Amino acid sequence: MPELVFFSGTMDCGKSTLALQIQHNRSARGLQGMIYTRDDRAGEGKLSSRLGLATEAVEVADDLDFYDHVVQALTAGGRVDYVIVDEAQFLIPPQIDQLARVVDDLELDVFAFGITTDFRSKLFPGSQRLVELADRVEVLQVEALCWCGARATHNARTVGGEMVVEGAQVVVGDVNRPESEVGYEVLCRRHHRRRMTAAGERAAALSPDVLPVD
Ligand SMILES: Nc1ncnc2c1ncn2[C@@H]1O[C@H](COP(=O)(O)OP(=O)(O)O)[C@@H](O)[C@H]1O
Ligand SMILES: Cc1cn([C@H]2C[C@H](O)[C@@H](COP(=O)(O)O)O2)c(=O)[nH]c1=O
Repeated sequence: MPELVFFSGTMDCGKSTLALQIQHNRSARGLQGMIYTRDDRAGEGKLSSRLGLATEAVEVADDLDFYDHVVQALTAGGRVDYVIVDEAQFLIPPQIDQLARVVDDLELDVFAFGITTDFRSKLFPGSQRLVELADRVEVLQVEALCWCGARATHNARTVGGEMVVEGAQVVVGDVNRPESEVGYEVLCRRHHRRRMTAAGERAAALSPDVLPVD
């Protein structure tokens, strides 16, 4: 039975790597997939992983209708055995409905990869719709870790190493950027709630004790 599967997790937990592995394993068996992404850090029309692998992909904009796009590929004589969509959090909700239609009406597996929540721990609209419609939501096995060693469950946006909570929902960026740049850091809920980043923790550890110690 074909499925709409949402592979979800924090930033930097291996979603794009898994997307590339699924694509590799299926193409090694002669299957052909349609690969889509939106606003990958590596640039337009790329699906890239931090492990250094990348593949060509169709760059999605708001006006792309997934169902029509796959039907067009099939009617032009192309072969489509499955669909992969990376950075699915950036899709608009109607596009998730289109993906569900690809599964139900065209009987193709659709594998969507994305982060669930933004830097304010609010659902992205695309991810919300995926949680609503997916046959399965899979949390990735490799856990990204907070600086304290706990499992990272939340994404923080950082400016100068400090966590910020104001700003646009979408700002393409990466983890492990120099502190001077806008970047991201994955945190456990406890430290996301307290807005405690690795840089904040280092600064606190270095600050002199307030009370004199004999
Ligand atoms: N130099 C490295 N050596 C081994 N693994 C790495 C290295 N750099 C990144 N990774 C792995 O790649 C993962 C990030 O993969 P990626 O697919 O880009 O993540 P996502 O798409 O979820 O943001 C990291 O969690 C880590 O496991
Ligand atoms: C938390 C958060 C992230 N983003 C952006 C930053 C990256 O470009 C992508 C996530 O990519 P990854 O492959 O999962 O690392 O999303 C954003 O725009 N807004 C946010 O709040």
